[in-house]
Amino acid sequence: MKSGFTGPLESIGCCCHRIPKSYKTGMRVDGHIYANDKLLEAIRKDQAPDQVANVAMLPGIQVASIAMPDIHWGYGFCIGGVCATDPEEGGVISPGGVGYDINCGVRFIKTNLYLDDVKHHMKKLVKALFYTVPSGAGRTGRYKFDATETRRLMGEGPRFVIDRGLGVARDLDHTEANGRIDDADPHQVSDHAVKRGAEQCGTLGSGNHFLEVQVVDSVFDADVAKVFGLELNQICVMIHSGSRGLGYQVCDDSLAAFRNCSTKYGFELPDRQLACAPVDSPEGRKYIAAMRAAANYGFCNRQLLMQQAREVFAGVFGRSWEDLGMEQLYDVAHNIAKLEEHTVDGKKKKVWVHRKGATRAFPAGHPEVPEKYRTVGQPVIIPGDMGRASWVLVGSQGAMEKTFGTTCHGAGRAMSRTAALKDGAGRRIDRELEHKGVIAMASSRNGLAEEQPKAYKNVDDVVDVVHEADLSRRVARMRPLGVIKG
Ligand SMILES: Nc1nc2c(ncn2[C@@H]2O[C@H](COP(=O)(O)O)[C@@H](O)[C@H]2O)c(=O)[nH]1
Ligand SMILES: [Mn+2]
Ligand SMILES: [Mn+2]
Repeated sequence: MKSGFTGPLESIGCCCHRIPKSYKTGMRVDGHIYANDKLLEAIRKDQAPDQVANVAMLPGIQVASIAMPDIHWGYGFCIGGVCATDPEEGGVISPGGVGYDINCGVRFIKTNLYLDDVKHHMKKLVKALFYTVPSGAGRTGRYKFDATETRRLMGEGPRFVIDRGLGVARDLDHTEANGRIDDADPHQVSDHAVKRGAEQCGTLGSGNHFLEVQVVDSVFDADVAKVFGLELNQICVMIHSGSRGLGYQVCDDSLAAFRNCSTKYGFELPDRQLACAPVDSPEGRKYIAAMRAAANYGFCNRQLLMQQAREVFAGVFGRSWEDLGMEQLYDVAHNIAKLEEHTVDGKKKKVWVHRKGATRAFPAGHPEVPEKYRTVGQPVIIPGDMGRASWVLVGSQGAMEKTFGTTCHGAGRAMSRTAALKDGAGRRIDRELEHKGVIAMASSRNGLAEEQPKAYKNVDDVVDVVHEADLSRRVARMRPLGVIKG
């Protein structure tokens, strides 16, 4: 990891720390980093806070350049970063503020099984998941779409595969944006990107992507848990994946197209990786249309991953997935930019909210929260690591007031991949996990070392902060029982 951040992080209360505008010439707004003292120590270990300050220089940025407690260094923007820009004030769109894995996100599926029903079947279950759900870098899957079908899929989102029997319409009700971001234009996605995506839909990918069987080990808010249909000892499945090679290529193509935009449109950037273009420019419009199409592909990918998990459970437990109650709680994106209405300085306006490693957390009553959850707020799904815990939270009002309706997206890395790999050399992480009651299977042993639990911060600490700051509230904590990794 890069050397540490020594700049100012002034506490302004409620777990929020300010990098004042005066820290660097060119900052248009302050930086706001949400953390407690324990996490601040980890956050200072790399230059992610400096990246927060750099983002504060983007044209049209509103209120503050914001970062969540799971912040760590990323391409241009930190992971865990939130930035809203106003098109009416020359606001920009930046691919680095979305990330290479467009619409990387998490889907959470409930079952009507309990710990006692699965505990003697975990090895069989994980093995069946591992050999059914394709994982690993560049892996293709069993669903093959030609270029025309891939483009249709990007226009329609999971509806396209549900119409072909791969899921049910109610899955869409429980997906952010109903699984279809409007105004996606698949024709703005290059042929090369389409080619990369055509055979990868329904595959997990590598590294931090996973499919995990979990058990609810604590319930913190019984009323909300009831609305979400969660209870103690219940078995659930969490899926973390994105838009595979297709999204990566859309990002790469746009970065090439944005290379000269700062000169063309007359603004300065402190870091080339912050490449951006005005929202209302040909380059900006093209990226937005392609990014939305890639996002729809990402929802579709998780739909197909869920469908394969449903099939495996049905095979192992000898009952249909419907009979096993395998209903989707929710699917959330955590790498995306969206045009949303927010109140800024007492005025409602439409802004482009970039969430890179950050999750939408809309509160009760928001029209974009599915009807079923509208009295309590949207479910927020937070993976932690494969050895300790993950969480279901609920969106809350504080997020609308402070972070453009956003909360954290995970635990966030505490060690670089290189450091974690070195730390794991000669160890059998799978055996260590088995001792703790977690069955893990991965395409590569190095992958398990890079992804070992201590490579991440403790997600419970991250959740403490977002709960305390009222960016989202604790509902239930899950612990892992079995995981497949790329
Ligand atoms: N429950 C698990 N959580 C995991 C695992 N591997 C990673 N993670 C968490 O996911 C987030 C999201 O990662 P990102 O790539 O989107 O930034 C990460 O911060 C970890 O907390 C796992 O195997 N199981
Ligand atoms: Mn992700
Ligand atoms: Mn991803």
